[in-house]
Amino acid sequence: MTKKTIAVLPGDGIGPEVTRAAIQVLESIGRLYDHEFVFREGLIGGSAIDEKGDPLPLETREISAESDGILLGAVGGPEWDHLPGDQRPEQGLLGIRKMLDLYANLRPVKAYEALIDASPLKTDIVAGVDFMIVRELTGGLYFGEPKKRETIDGEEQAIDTLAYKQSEIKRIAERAFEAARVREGKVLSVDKANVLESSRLWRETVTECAETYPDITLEHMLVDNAAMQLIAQPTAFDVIVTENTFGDILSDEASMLTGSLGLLPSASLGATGIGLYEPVHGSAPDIAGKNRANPLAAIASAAMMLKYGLQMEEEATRIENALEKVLEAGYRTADITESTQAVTTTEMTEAVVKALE
Ligand SMILES: NC(=O)C1=CN([C@@H]2O[C@H](COP(=O)(O)OP(=O)(O)OC[C@H]3O[C@@H](n4cnc5c(N)ncnc54)[C@H](O)[C@@H]3O)[C@@H](O)[C@H]2O)C=CC1
Ligand SMILES: CC(C)CC(=O)C(=O)O
Ligand SMILES: [Mg+2]
Repeated sequence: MTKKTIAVLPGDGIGPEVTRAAIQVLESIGRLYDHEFVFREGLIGGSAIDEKGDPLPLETREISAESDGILLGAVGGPEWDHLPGDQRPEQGLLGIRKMLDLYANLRPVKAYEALIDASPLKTDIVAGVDFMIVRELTGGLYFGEPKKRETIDGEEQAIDTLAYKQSEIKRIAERAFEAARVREGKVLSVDKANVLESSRLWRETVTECAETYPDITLEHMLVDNAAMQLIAQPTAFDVIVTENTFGDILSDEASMLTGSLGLLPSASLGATGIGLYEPVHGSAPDIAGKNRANPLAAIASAAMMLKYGLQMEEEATRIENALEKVLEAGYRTADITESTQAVTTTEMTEAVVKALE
């Protein structure tokens, strides 16, 4: 029997609902493969602010640092919107990414065949969509200093900074080239090098790094064009590597190629060996507490934990196959159907568990 300790940080809004679904699926995998998963729960985000006055309490940091992998739901919501920027729920998430140096955020975008008509785009455009966004996660615009407000000439101004060291660009580029090696061998680096100095360094560094990967084809594209090309010809992409904010925005856009933001998983990896696995979506306050959230992104994130973090590839594939099976069988949460017959979060989860067995 293999024993693994998993830190569970449900967070806010639909976070707890979809995390519960992922745990149910992992428990089922545990039974099927004789693994013991020990789940240790921690507070993060708004709920942590409410209970501990801190979006990333010490206990959560300890539970996470002692784990074999972290499963996270989502953070944030209107209850905490009035707080200043450095005390908001989102700081808990940025904080844990930084604490564990989780600089590589892998966001696979794959259209399920059964959902080809769930995308608002024409089916011949989205059929066969299968690419990976490799988003830099601990630098760029979300982390650069200074980040502050100040009063200049009696007027308030706010500053965010987009800064990258060459070493930060190099290590994310290497992740992208490695990812491309086990895919179609194509990397597209997305930047705004016509305007941003940080993007010019990004482009130079990625180009230099490519010399070590002669088997991989590298192309560059400006981010505004990339946003358009994702819709125009999404099957042309293989691996996209990009800055933190660009990757954040492009991945939400890309989710609609698959039909819903509720379908996209992610893995955040660094040098420590402890990965963090979370859906791409946020806390969805508009549907929180209604048993309406699509749990598939969270369940697919648990599968990514098995694959990338716990070396349980067969088990991960079993989950991925179960997801395809339930969609082929017609199960649809409200975000992927116009019918009034949508299933609930719990019904979808039970269907996945059944499909596993
Ligand atoms: N990783 C995280 O924890 C993230 C947190 N946030 C936070 O979440 C809060 C809400 O942000 P929004 O901009 O509304 O983005 P969001 O991703 O929470 O929701 C955007 C839209 O997608 C829908 N949606 C999201 N996940 C879904 C799911 N699993 N099933 C069905 N529908 C789903 C929502 O109902 C909403 O209409 C904010 O406080 C924001 O800061 C936003 C993005 C990521
Ligand atoms: C706190 C935000 C950066 C979360 C988010 O939108 C994301 O990581 O996708
Ligand atoms: Mg986002």
